[in-house]
Amino acid sequence: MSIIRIEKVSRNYKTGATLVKALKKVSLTIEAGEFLSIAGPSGSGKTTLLNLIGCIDELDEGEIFINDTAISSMDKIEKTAFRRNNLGFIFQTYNLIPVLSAYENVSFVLSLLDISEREIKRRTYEVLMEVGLEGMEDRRPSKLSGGQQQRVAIARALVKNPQIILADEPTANLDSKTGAEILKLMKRMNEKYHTTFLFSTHDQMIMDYASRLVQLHDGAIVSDERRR
Ligand SMILES: Nc1ncnc2c1ncn2[C@@H]1O[C@H](COP(=O)(O)OP(=O)(O)OP(=O)(O)O)[C@@H](O)[C@H]1O
Repeated sequence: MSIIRIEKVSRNYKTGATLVKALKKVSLTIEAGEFLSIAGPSGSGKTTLLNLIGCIDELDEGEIFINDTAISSMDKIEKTAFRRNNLGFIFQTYNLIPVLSAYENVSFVLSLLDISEREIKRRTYEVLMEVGLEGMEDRRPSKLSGGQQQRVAIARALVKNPQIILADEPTANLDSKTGAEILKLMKRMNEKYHTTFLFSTHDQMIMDYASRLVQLHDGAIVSDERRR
């Protein structure tokens, strides 16, 4: 079953007198459990596409369906609830809260949902262990390496057990060895939980590792290749 269906989506940005066509009638269908990389030169529309799927930007034309629900049919409150319940985000710059510990950065996400304290604790410790951060729960981001911070971010994205994880350049700030470890960790989570992963990336390693590679150029899909 397709989990995301993008139909002829366009997004234009107006800055002063100039109109940038960031996406031009893009169509793409994504199946549940895919490990899909969106590649393309800088400015080709990768982040714009992820932001539209993540309900943090609004499209001008076309429609995006997630689990057959049209995104544009949802109001602001519905979109927030939808993001909270179904989507996980991983960013290039980790976006952790600096004054919170690794444990608190992850458990905070669950505290917004209707879950008991005991269950929050159990799930947070479990996911931190799963990403290899056992014993580092009390450290703040500034006391963790880049790779460890991205592991916290992955734990934060995974802890809700979302259907879809959107990862915008997740390895861009990591050295290649750490990037490879992070990539393998995400692949393992993809296989274990059947979570759909969508990457935007310049990283050749992610492109090589992805089970499907979609290339964007000037706001349009120029190739779509399944690997295995
Ligand atoms: N908020 C915005 N306001 C104006 N123009 C924007 C905005 N966001 C993106 N754009 C423009 O839309 C186009 C696509 O940008 P986008 O960030 O999606 O590209 P990208 O492929 O993710 O690039 P990069 O690899 O550099 O992150 C670019 O020309 C960009 O300048």
